[in-house]
Formats: sequence, C-alpha cells, structure tokens
Amino acid sequence: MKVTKMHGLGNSYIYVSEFEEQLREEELAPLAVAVSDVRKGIGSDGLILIGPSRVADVRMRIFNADGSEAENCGNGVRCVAKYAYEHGYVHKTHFTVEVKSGIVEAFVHPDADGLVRTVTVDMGQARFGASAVGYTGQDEDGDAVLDIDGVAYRGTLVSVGNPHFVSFVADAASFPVAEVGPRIERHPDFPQRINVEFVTPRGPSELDFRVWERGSGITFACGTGACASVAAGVRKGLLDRRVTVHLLGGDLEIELQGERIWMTGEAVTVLTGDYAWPRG
Ligand SMILES: N[C@@H](CCC[C@H](N)C(=O)O)C(=O)O
Repeated sequence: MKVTKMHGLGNSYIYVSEFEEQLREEELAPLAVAVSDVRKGIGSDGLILIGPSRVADVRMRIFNADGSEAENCGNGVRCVAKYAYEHGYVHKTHFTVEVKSGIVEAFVHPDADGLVRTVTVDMGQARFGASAVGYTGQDEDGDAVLDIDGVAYRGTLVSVGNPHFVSFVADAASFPVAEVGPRIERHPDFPQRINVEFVTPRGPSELDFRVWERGSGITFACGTGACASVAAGVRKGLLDRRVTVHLLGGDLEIELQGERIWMTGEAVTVLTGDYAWPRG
C-alpha cells in the first residue's frame, strides 16, 4: 500500500489516497491502529484517507490511533489540501474539502516550485453547549463542571465539527494533561468521548495550548482544538479575535471573521513509501 506520512506542527498521520488504493470499510479501523503503532507500524497519531467526493473537490476521512473515526481534523485538512494540490487532484488554490461533519474551504499557498508549505482553512462556525458535543449533563452557559476525584474542572463545550472541552487553567505548560485528560475524555457524561484542551492566555492575542486528544492521547498539536479554544476565549472575553496559539509542535494563527474561524499553519510531508498491508 502506498502511504505518505505528513504532519502539521508534529500532529502526524499516515495518509492513504483512495484515488490509488482500494480499502474495505472493515479494514480501516485496524489499519489505523496498525500504522499508528510506533514499534510495529510506522508511528503516527492516526490514519487519514484522501478520496473523491460527490459534494466537494476532495474528501477526507480521519481515524484516531485507537481506530475510532472522528468528524474533523484541522491539521489533517491542511495536509490533505497540500497533498491534493501537489498530486494534481485539484488544479486551483482555493477548493473545498468534505469532512465527516460537513465541508471546509482550503486555501493553499504554493511557492515558486509549486510546493505548499502553509495552508489557510475556513473551518466554519463553532457551536457551544451540551447538545453541540453530546454532553448528557447540564451545562452552565456553555460550560460543564466535572467532578474528578473531588476536584472540579470547568470547561467550555465547543464543537467545530468534532467535540472539545476547553479548560482555561493557570499554567497550561505545567498542567498534568496525561492524568486529567483521559479522565475527562472518558467521563460518563460524554458518551461519544471528547477532546480535552488546557489553555492559558498570554495576554489577549496569544494562547498557550496543550491537548489530550480523543482516541490518540497527548499530541503535539490539534487544529480543531486550537480553533475551539480561541472561539471559547473570545466568547468569554479573554481573547481578541486574532490569536497566535502556541502548541507543543509550533504555532497556529487563528482568526475569527464574523462567526467563521480561519486557521493558518504549516503542512509538511515526512516520507512516502510502501506499507506491508495486510501483514505477511
Ligand atoms: N488532531 C486533530 C483532531 C483529530 C480528531 C480528534 N482526536 C477527535 O477524535 O475528534 C486536529 O488537528 O484537529
């Protein structure tokens, strides 16, 4: 199977083109688990498929490292846009990408060699509150307060296609993400599980960001998480509408234009190669 490993700010996925490879539905989850394995696979945060779409220029499907399928992936959309443009699946610099939750618009910025290093995406609108993320508890003006071992954790419930719990904490850099993140992801009041962000504003236009991703754990970056966090910060009056988000893997520029969230950041190809699938 022809595969490409790409990353956006260290959030890496194995990309397979359905224009070239035929995959059966039932093998997608095990394939995602297998390629993501650092020791027995390639090593990634999951699997992304790029294929034809009936409603957009290209279609993306994203599977987390545990094989679960997600509705959207910000870093993935940027890499899919780069892949689609550089492989000639699209012949324009502004095009649409179908994701499970809808359609987003990508703007690639090719250099003189036709290579794309940065991509801007109109990620659409954020939705807030319990019903937006499948929270079965009662929200307080869009926030959930969870009791975990006697400690209360407050988070804004935000959907940018996929669900996020955005918690404003005193110091994201030193926050115990690996301990608290999975407890919130798998809290019984989130039956569909949830992505968990711990963020700290450095003034109104910069945000320190750490993430525990649903289905993949700690990652170096989460594009949808960055969008959700800025939308939550603007709603709370903590952030301006244009924010540099500092993630473990680098920076993302997020801007709210009206209700729409625009994301600009890198998209990087790491390798292309042949993966032995099925194993044998
Ligand atoms: N890393 C992604 C989000 C991937 C999906 C997420 N873990 C989920 O289950 O919703 C991003 O860059 O947005």
